[in-house]
Amino acid sequence: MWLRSLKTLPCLEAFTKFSRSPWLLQACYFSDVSYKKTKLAPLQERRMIDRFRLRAKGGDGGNGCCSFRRSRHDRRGRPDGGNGGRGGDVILECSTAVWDLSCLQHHINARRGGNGTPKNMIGSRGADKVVLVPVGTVIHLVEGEIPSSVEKKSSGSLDPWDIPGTLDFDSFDSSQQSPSTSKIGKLEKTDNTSDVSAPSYKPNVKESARTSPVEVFTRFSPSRDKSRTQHEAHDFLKEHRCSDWEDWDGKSNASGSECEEDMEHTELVQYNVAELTEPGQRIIVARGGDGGMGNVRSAKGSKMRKDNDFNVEVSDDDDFASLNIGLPGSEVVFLLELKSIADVGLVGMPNAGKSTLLGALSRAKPTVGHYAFTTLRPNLGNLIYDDISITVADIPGIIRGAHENRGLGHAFLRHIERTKVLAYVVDLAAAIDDKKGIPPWEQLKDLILELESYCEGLSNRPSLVVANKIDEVGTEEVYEELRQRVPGVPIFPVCAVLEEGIPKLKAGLKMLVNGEESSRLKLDGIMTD
Ligand SMILES: Nc1nc2c(ncn2[C@@H]2O[C@H](COP(=O)(O)OP(=O)(O)OP(=O)(O)O)[C@@H](O)[C@H]2O)c(=O)[nH]1
Repeated sequence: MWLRSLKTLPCLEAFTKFSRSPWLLQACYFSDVSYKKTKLAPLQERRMIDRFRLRAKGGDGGNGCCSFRRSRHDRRGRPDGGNGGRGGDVILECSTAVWDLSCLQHHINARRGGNGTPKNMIGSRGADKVVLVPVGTVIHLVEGEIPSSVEKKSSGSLDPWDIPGTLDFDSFDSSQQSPSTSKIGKLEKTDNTSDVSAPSYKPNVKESARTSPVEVFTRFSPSRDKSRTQHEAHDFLKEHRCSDWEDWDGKSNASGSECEEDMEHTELVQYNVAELTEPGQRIIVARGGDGGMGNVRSAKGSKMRKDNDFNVEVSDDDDFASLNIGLPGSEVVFLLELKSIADVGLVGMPNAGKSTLLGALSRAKPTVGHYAFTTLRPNLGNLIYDDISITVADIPGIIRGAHENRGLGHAFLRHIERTKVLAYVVDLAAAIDDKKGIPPWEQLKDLILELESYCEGLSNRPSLVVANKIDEVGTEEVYEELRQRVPGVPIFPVCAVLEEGIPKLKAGLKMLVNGEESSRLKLDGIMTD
């Protein structure tokens, strides 16, 4: 009302008449509306989400229809209710279009199948929900059934008219849980991993045809699973919730009761259920439920059942009701973890010049700063040398005691777990003159110790040493001493800022990646005081 009265004011009327921008008018009427355009933070400054908890639910099956087709000649009518459609699946697809897990939602539900209709028409199949995840995503299972396989993306679209008429009538029991529901529920902590690889649920013929794995990557590594004790699982979850896993259940500050609830999961986490390492790979994480049967089929089904099981008295109504309702889709809870895949991992202390080096080796433009811990998330760069492409990962700096959560901790080391080659970047100028830094050979020792405390054997891979900041005064002598103290491993003196020594370093990296050279830096190969 008051707006109308305002409009009648002569000045506003004139304004309305001559103004051509509607938002200006709105701003005039509703002055509290903000029209400031928000700017997205640059990619480098955005925090990388590399762990994520996700609950997925397959779509429920549609209900079967109960209908009778009556005619002049058939007063009682014939059943002609169609089956309900199958619910959609939740599918994770590996893609290069996403680089971390920040675009995911914590709850993902596939669409429900359509209900059956008269004239024996089946309901439509529920739409699948395809979620894109980055290359290098590892799936850890918290609750639900383990997805059976990872498959390559099929070129053909899924069958939209998946008829749920493949229920096994002979073995069907109304008290029995549906195939889909039997998959729901908490997994028992099991030592027998073969149980995991052979789920009790046998998909029907259509499903198995559709999901037949082209390339199975599902990894059940018993050694690793066993080595992860309950204590480790506890730490894992605690770390996720309390430190950098803000997105655990979508809340940064979990309340006490929630914490307790989450702790229940600690016994149930199964690690490395599957890995998505190639673009186009897909895995069905939650299956849609089968549709209920229309009265055409259920009449047939109940008759068959009565013939087989004549001692049990079941009323037609009860029987039909149980068959008619669509089955619920399966539900699973996953932890997704991203492990970047790179050929070379740059490892070094803060301020050693890793980001500068990555910029010199590739076209990447990571943030460089003269203070420690400039790099807060792993950066990837692509090095092209002699027509071969090498991916280089720069991870945040690691300090002595990182395994005790000092600095940024060592959780980032997961990003170099899969690298073929390690390049240890040391700062030659850290301890010269009156600087109180760590000498390069000590830096190497600390780095190896931290790598090993994160994961045993992580440092045991082809490696070289990059002696950075050779341009600084007095570093020549330090470099000579480094060569004597660390024999048997190629050391490349470089000045990352001026890009000096970079071509030789590129050649060295290429030889290691190609397997032409296989020197490894070991703790006993470093002579310290
Ligand atoms: N003199 C000299 N300074 C360098 C060289 N390379 C890097 N720097 C400087 O060292 C500082 C740290 O460089 P960064 O590339 O950010 O080091 P970083 O290892 O990525 O550091 P974090 O992000 O903390 O892990 C910056 O001020 C660089 O300018 C070099 O070759 N010579």
